Amino acid sequence: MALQMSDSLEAARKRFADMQQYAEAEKGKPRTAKDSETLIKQFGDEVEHWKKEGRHSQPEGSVLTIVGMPYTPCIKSLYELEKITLSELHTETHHRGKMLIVQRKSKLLFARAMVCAVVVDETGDAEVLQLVHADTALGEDGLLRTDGLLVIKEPYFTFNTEKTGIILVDHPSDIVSIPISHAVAPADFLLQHDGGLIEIKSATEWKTAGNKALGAKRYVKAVDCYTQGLAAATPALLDVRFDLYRNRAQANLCLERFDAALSDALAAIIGSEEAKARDSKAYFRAAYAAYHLRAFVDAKKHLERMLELIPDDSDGARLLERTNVRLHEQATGEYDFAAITRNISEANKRVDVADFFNKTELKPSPGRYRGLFATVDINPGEIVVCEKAFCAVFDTDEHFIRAATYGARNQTITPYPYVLWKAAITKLHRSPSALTKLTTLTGEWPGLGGISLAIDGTTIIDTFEIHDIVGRNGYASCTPSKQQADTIFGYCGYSNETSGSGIWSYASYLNHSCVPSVERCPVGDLMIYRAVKPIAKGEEIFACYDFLDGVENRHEEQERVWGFLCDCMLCVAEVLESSETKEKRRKLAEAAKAFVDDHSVVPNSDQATVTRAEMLAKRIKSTYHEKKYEGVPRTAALELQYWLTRAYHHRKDSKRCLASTAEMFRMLAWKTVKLDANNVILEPGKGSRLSVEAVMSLNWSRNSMVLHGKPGLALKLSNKQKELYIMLNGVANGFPEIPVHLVAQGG
Ligand SMILES: C[S@@+](CC[C@H](N)C(=O)[O-])C[C@H]1O[C@@H](n2cnc3c(N)ncnc32)[C@H](O)[C@@H]1O
Repeated sequence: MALQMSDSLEAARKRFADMQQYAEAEKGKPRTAKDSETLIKQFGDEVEHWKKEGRHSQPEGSVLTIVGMPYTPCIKSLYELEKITLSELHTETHHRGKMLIVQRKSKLLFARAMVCAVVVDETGDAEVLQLVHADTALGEDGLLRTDGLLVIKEPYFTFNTEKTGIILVDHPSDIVSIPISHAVAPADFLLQHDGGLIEIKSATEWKTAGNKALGAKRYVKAVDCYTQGLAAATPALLDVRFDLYRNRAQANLCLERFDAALSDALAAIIGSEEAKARDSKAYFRAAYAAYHLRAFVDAKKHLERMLELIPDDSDGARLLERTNVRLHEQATGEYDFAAITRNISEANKRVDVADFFNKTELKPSPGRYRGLFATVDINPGEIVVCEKAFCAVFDTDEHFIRAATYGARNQTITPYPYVLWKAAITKLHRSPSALTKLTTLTGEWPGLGGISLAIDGTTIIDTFEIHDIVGRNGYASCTPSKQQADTIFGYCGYSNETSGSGIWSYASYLNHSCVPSVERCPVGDLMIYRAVKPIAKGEEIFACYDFLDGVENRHEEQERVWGFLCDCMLCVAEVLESSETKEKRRKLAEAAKAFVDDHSVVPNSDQATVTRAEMLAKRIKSTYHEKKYEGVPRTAALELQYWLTRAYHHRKDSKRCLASTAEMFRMLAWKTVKLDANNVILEPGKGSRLSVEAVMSLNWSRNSMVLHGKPGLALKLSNKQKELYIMLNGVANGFPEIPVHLVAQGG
């Protein structure tokens, strides 16, 4: 049954159950024929209505998109499928081994999550077609084209929310465009088309038509013309063939079909002295496609060939310069973060950078399938992995829809917006060479089991497989607004005002630990992972997927979202504790939270209030058994301790303020904690964590020292704070530097 929008989990569940019941009752019944004229008219009115209401462009609130029961895409070619007509369809049925050949007869309805149209078969019978993952950027002209035919492979006939029949296409590879003269096309279409006359064009005429379409930015049509030109060109028409390939490369670049653009550009290389100018164009197009496929070594090679032919080409020189920067980033992990963050805007949060993976390798991780391991010793603060998203979506994107998906099969919500799934599918459909980057990741629905299969010139994409992979491997990426970016912890603050998410396919191999060795921070669609403790060569690297207080809460979430239970040092320590102790601590932690909430205005706190907080912190601390919690965090009083740090600062008690900061690092299981007039030493431990509160606590201590005329110590604290700040915030932006005159005194 079709994807639906609904309001909440309960509503989604009810709606799905109702649809399922209806589906059971209707399953296998012959389709009810529709009057095509009436259907086309009604549908046209609906399109107008949606346009007028602006419903196609309105962002959704927090609704859910129901993902129906998964099924596999068709893996048969057009020549293996049996033709059927609309009258042979049965309700709630996947017509395996069959295909429908139809033509679009209406305008497109861009209905938020999907695209619909009326199609007719060769008998004139009509039905509504619904595409779940259409590349909507192609628009009315480029999508479900009306100048050819559409083959719907193994059609799934189901119904929509109004319980009227529709042909639903979930997998983008289940729909293929063919020309009207194709060998499998029913003759009736040909006869209806200008009385059976097909205009025969020469290769050169097709080229001219393609160039005209390209000039008019009708890129899909241009690709089609060049393709027909290539089919019409005899081997003797060598020059025309080269032109067709070179021009089709350009049209494919404009459609962001980089795989196709690259192979076209390479096929266009002539290699003779007279063809220098034309070949330089082809090399440039090949380089541009390779750059966008992130094959920077290849891009450089093509650009060098190009510049050998035309040495003063400024476009080539500029792209080579950019490519060299990417190669440097890729090899060294050195990035110009100041420039990167400067270039991020509300309208464009996608950055132009290479990935850095050189310090890590993918290896089997016993009990966890695979994981990332260090190939060199890594120091705290160093970049471990830096990766641009495979794809990312931001709420500032033009067609962003906040709706998450609800999987009917496992009755759970995927905490990522529907549009992230759609973005992944669109990217794969445009450049399928990236498919295995995703399909080798962990997901529930097996799909084609990680293999890449191309049939009828289209790479098979199992949309349900990609859905599950997105669900397991997606991350939030709340790049802040321009103003927030330069405020303290602007990048890792996860403000509610901005939201986004993405898939970082290499970093997805990082397994989870509640006491991680790296922390991640998104900068636009770039994810920076920095070490928060020393990582020895050969050691597995762990990130924290999410951290909730209490092992039960964490395990419940881990099992639900990722299907595992963490057994890190902290989880083991907590699991082994008696339920009475845990219950006692939970109650005290609740009291601590209530205290902090009630005393949010810290500067007003009198001595009695501070004493109450100290007593409560002490009681919480006493619930942790020294031995059992050796080397692992005791976080229940963390917020309260942070409150105390601030209270001491406001009460001008710099000594206690510093001692409280030290206590916070001890609570987080830092191995060496020495904060005094002579020492600022903080060394992480195997089981330690780092938190924003601890870094902020250093800030209060530092400010206290400034107020109390100890600029030397203030500066040392500030330097340490900055190191830790960058570990969490990824970049130095927003770090509150100590005023210059104090630095001078401190130095
Ligand atoms: C984002 S993937 C990490 C890469 C994964 N190990 C792989 O080989 O594809 C998340 C999945 O890894 C596994 N995983 C991650 N951390 C784990 C842990 N601490 N213990 C057991 N399994 C874990 C779970 O199967 C989880 O669904």
